[in-house]
Amino acid sequence: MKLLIIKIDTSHEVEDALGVFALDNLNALGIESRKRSDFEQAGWLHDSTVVEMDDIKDLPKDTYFYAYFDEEADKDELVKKFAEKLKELQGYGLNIGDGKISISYIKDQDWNTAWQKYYHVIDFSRHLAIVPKWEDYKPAFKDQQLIKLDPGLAFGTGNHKTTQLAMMGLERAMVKPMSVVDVGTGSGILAIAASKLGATDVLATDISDESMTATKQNSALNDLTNIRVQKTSLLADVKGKFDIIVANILAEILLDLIPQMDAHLNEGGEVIFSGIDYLQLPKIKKALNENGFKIDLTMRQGRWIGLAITRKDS
Ligand SMILES: C[S@@+](CC[C@H](N)C(=O)[O-])C[C@H]1O[C@@H](n2cnc3c(N)ncnc32)[C@H](O)[C@@H]1O
Repeated sequence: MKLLIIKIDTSHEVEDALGVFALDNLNALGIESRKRSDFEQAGWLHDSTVVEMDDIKDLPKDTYFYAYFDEEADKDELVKKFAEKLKELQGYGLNIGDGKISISYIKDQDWNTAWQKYYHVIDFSRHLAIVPKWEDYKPAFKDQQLIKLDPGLAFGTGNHKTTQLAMMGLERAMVKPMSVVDVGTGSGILAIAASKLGATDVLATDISDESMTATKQNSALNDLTNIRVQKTSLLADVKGKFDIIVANILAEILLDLIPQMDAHLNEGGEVIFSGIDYLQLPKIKKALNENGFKIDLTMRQGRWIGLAITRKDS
C-alpha cells in the first residue's frame, strides 16, 4: 500500500491550525512538520555547536507541513481544501509563507518504519544501556542493565540530553534500594531506569494518556512489576512520600512542582531535576531556596542543566 503525502511550504504561525484541520476535518492518517528553527536550534540543544545551515538538504524557508493520506484519497479535493484553509488563515492576519502545495506518494511500509532508523542502542553507562525494542544488544558487562524501549508516541527515547542528565542523577542517587516518583514519565524511561538500578517501588506520573499506555507497555517489555502509573499533574494528588523525586520537565513547570516537593520527600531524600535551559537556572535556584532546598550538584549538557537537590538541613 502507498500513502499520499501533501506537502505545504508555509509558516510556523499556521502549523498547529493545519495539523488540527488535517487530522480532525480531513481524517489524515498522520502529520509532520520540518521547521527551519529546529535546525537553527539543533546545535545549541545538543552540544552548543553552530549548525552550518547551507549544508542541510531540503531546508525549508520557514516550515514544511506534511499530511499523510490513504493513496485512494481524492488528491485534487484535498489540495483544494488545504488551499481554502490557507486563505482563511491568511484572512485572520496569519503568515502562511509561500503557501505552495505539492503532492507525492511513498510506500506505507517505509513510512511506518522510517523513524526506527533514528533510534539505536545507547550504551549509556557502566550500569545502563537503552535498547530499542527492535535492536539486539549484548552488554559488555554481564551486570549492565538493559532498558528495553518502544518509544511509541510519548517523549523519552533516551536520545535527549535532558533524559540523560536525569538518568545520571538517578544513577548517582541510588546508593541503596529506594522508592522513586518519576514526575512527567513520558515513555517511562526514567521509571524503568530507577527500577533497573534497584528501586524498591516506583510511581510514574504524567498528564498524558499516551504516556500512561507507553509506560505500562515498556514496564511489561522489561518484565518489571514494581512500577505503578498515575495520570495526574505534578504531585498535588499523589499520595505518600518517596526517597527520590525525579522530574525532567521544562523549568516553568518545575517552578510549580517545587512548592509541592517537601510534602512528598522522605527525610534525607533527594530531588533530581532536568529539562532546565541554563537561562532559567536563576529562577529555579531562587524558588528552591525559598522552599527550603539547596543544590548539591549541577550537571550541564549544551544548554541543558540537571540538578541534584536536597533539603537545606540535610
Ligand atoms: C521532557 S518529557 C520527559 C519524559 C521522560 N521522563 C524523559 O526524561 O525522557 C516531559 C513529560 O512531562 C509531562 N508533563 C508535562 N506537564 C506535566 C505536569 N504538569 N504533570 C505531569 N507531567 C507533565 C509531559 O507529558 C511529558 O511526557
